[in-house]
Amino acid sequence: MMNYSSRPPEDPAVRAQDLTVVRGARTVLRGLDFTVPRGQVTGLLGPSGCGKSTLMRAVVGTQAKVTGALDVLGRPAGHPALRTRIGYVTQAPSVYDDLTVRQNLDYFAAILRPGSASADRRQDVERVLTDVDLTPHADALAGALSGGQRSRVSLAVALLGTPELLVLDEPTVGLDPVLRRDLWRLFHTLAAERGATLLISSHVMDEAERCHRLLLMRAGEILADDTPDALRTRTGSETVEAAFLHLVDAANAAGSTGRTGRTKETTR
Ligand SMILES: Nc1ncnc2c1ncn2[C@@H]1O[C@H](COP(=O)(O)OP(=O)(O)OP(=O)(O)O)[C@@H](O)[C@H]1O
Repeated sequence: MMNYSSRPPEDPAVRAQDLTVVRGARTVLRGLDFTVPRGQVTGLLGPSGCGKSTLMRAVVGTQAKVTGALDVLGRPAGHPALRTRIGYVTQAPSVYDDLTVRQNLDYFAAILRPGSASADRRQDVERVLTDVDLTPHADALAGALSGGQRSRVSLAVALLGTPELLVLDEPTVGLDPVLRRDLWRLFHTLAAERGATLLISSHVMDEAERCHRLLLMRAGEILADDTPDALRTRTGSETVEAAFLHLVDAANAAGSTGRTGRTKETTR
């Protein structure tokens, strides 16, 4: 198992209290309480449809019908002052197919820092190309790239402004194991060397082992908010996947006996 040392939690990057989101006729997130510590990699894991993307959109301030309290980097989520401090990568890569990778990045760098010198922009662009390992494809049209390469261009765009908080929605979907490993190394480098906070969603449980902390979700609720080690120990499980299944069974059993399905515990 991989173990990543935890830095002491200070003021968290994200603090949610009774966070609730209604979409259409459905309550998609139900009264969530959680924090995301600064300078760490927090994994948001759970099955498809459990509400991961909705939670991320609430954090970056693009989700409607959010109630409860949600503070991000010391401000209410969605505050205009947060725009340049947060990098958000959605599941659908947002790049211009008729521009090359470098042209895409230069374009977004110019928007991010209007009036900046072209030499400074070039430096930023080369840095993020290296970060996501796309330098060999820098002059390829984005439309000619594979799905995984296009997602890495989106990630590179998010890295341009050296954001304090990176919110990444399933960034490793469709990537081969080597690229997945390299991206997870990059995520840890961003946290350890640049002090960035990363909130990363995935429904691949083996990625959970790579996180400092985990928010395990199911059906709009948080089942656990803990470290991978603590989760395994607490449930007597070998893997985070087995721990998750244990918690799901416990929640179902509690539900069928009329008790609350919420089994959230935290060691923080
Ligand atoms: N516009 C909408 N109206 C009503 N319900 C919606 C709407 N959009 C999404 N939902 C529901 O909200 C729930 C949460 O969706 P969300 O996309 O946040 O889940 P997710 O965990 O990110 O899923 P995935 O891993 O498949 O991306 C889902 O059950 C979905 O059906």
